[in-house]
Amino acid sequence: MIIGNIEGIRKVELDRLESLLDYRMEKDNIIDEYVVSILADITEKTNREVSIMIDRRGKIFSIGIGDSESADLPPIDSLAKRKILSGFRNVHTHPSGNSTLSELDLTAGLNLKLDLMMSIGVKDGRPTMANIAYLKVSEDEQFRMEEKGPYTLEEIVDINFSSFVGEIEKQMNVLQYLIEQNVEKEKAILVGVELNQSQSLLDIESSLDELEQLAITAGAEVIGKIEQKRDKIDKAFYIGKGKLKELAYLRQKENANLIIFDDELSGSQIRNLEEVLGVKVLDRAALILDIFASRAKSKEGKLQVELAQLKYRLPRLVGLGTVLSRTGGGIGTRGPGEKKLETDRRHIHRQINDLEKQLKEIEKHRELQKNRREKGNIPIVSLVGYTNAGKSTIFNSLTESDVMAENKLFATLDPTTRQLVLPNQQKVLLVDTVGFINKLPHDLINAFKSTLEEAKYADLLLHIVDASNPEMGKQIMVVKNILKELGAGEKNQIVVFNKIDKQNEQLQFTYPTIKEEKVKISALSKEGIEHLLNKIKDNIGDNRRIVTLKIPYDKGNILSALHERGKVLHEEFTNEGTQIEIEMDKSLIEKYKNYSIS
Ligand SMILES: Nc1nc2c(ncn2[C@@H]2O[C@H](COP(=O)(O)OP(=O)(O)OP(=O)(O)O)[C@@H](O)[C@H]2O)c(=O)[nH]1
Ligand SMILES: [Mg+2]
Repeated sequence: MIIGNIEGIRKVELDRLESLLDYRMEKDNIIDEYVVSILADITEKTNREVSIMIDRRGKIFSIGIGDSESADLPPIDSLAKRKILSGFRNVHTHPSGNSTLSELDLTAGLNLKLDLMMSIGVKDGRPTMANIAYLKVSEDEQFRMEEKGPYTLEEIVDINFSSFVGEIEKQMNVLQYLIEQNVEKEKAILVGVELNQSQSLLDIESSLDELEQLAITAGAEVIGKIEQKRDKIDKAFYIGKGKLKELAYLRQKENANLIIFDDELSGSQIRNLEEVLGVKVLDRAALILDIFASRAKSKEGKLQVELAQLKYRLPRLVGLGTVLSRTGGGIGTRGPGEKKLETDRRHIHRQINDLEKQLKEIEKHRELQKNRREKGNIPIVSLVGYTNAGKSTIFNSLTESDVMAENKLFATLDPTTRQLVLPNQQKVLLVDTVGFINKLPHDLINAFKSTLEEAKYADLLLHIVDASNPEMGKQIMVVKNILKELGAGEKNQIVVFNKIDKQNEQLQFTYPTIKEEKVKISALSKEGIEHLLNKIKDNIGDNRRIVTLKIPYDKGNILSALHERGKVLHEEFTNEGTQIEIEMDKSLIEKYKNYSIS
């Protein structure tokens, strides 16, 4: 395949160029005259750069066509596997006739650790001179590109390539150890598309800012953002051709090795993009999964992440792992259990089944705990909210615990429960939970359902909002939508605006209007905490009622269930059955309303 701008090039020329993929040169030659003649000819006819990658066996591995100034570098694989040089050299033409290597050529050679970078000037369909550049270790033990030339083509053909490359590698061996030590951050470019009829809550800039936070949390360095407005997404590449070119250029110029899209990509989009860009392409879902994978601590959390990852991979098998196969490690390849993520469909199905079974077991166990809690009849208060809103900080300050709270997204994955004593001495269980985010991947919601559903069993939700975030109104909507999806949308809720200590003259908060009870606090300065405790007390009380029921004598099981689930205040035996006065949850009262006599 030829990558790049092939528009307007005649088929016969493309065919001739493509035939090079079946051609093999002498392995000791940098280049031979036959290949040069074809490159020069096509360059002349199209007035564009033609660029090829050649491997150590003399085989032409890939071909790219650019414009008159530059060409996207054709992709090469197995880059990550080699430690010293990539094992590929690039030869490209300059339609200007001048063979001097450009800055971009030199940085690309350096960054891709090419065996050699060579440019050939082309004039009137004939090669003029050639320049070469290769890696050299400088005095300060850094790599840089050494440029040589111009040479005539005869001089180039005379060079014995195998011994030439051998020399470079010998020199570099010394530094190999240092390179291995130096684990670099992945350099990422973020890409977002805003559809003209978008349903999305966050606008594109905020969404990309959030994606940046996610990328940083995953350990990447964000070096660029690209956005596009479109009517609909491009089936093959998600973004339009022009944007793709812009992205490829930025990628090459900044030497990014990771592209992250803000929306879910299909398997074939990932494959197409990786093929053109030559680097790893992820989407927001994969990034979030990766963060979850590196955060999961409990057995259940790990199993859930693994399940979500497999479910994400299954429909994308065609796309994942084609170019620069993910053997290189880094973001998007991490998973619990250190297991290499499988690529075989049947095997994945089996693993999914297996994981689901294991998770069911754990869930059953939790179900038991839940029943026991209900028996103890202690009300449950769950902290929910957008990631980084301050849930864990509030949890810690209310219960004097030390759950990890940090300025990272998804710091908490596993729910933690502690007892909390309210000002009226009533005991409740406080649960800290995993945070929500816009565009939370569906596979993740499904895999984490049992964890997320903690909210469903709560008597009261404390919906924590980061009031210092300019997007708080939208974040509230996102949380409400997810709660609804989890079947907890109608729960008794207090909205807690947190971080009010950040409010000052510069930073004024604009609170959205909401119908729920609200409290403003600072978990850091503890302002408003007392007020919050009182609000919890009032709202928990709200949920319980005292009723009088009469249970027929043949319904002994119901009577004992009531004893378990509520607080019996008075019990008396009448002709028709046992009459009890009982304090219990509103939802239960509904259930037993047939026996009610009050
Ligand atoms: N200024 C200020 N910062 C706060 C306050 N509460 C929390 N933070 C900070 O906000 C960041 C996130 O807090 P966490 O408690 O980890 O947030 P979380 O909601 O548990 O986040 P996830 O577990 O990632 O969903 C931390 O850096 C906290 O120190 C507050 O009242 N004021
Ligand atoms: Mg937390």
